[in-house]
Amino acid sequence: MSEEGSHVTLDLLKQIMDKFAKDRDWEQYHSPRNLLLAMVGEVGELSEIFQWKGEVAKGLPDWKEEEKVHLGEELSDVLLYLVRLSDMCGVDLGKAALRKVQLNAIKYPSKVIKEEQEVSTNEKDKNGTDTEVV
Ligand SMILES: Nc1ccn([C@H]2C[C@H](O)[C@@H](COP(=O)(O)OP(=O)(O)OP(=O)(O)O)O2)c(=O)n1
Repeated sequence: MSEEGSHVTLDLLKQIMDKFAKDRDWEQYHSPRNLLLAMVGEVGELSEIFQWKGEVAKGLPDWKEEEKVHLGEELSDVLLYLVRLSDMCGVDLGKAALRKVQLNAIKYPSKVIKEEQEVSTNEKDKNGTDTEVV
């Protein structure tokens, strides 16, 4: 099992969480509802790190190393519970996320795509394709 961050997949995390629960006989507690509540609790812990800080610069240049380590822990707790929750709901999270990304792109077209569509519409208008009267 690779421990390198850049090689971590959702599937690997899913397997690790499955083994973690099995080894402790905690599968009985990992119901969808319990996992959702646990995840929301961890989102609360994550929020506490940012609470009262005011706006924070990207990359967190002013944060101490230990604060960043703590942040990584809370982000991980949220991710791990999300992965486990998805698994216990029978949802393929990677597949669902890729589909959602595609839906987002259709709902919110990029500037480049909008410009291309405008050019294409103008071309059609010039050629009379869309304005043809029968
Ligand atoms: N029933 C449980 C309990 C814990 N975990 C795992 C998933 C999380 O990554 C982490 C959460 O552990 P804690 O509940 O101890 O939460 P924290 O690590 O945030 O500790 P604390 O709340 O004391 O800061 O452990 C789990 O899978 N199932």
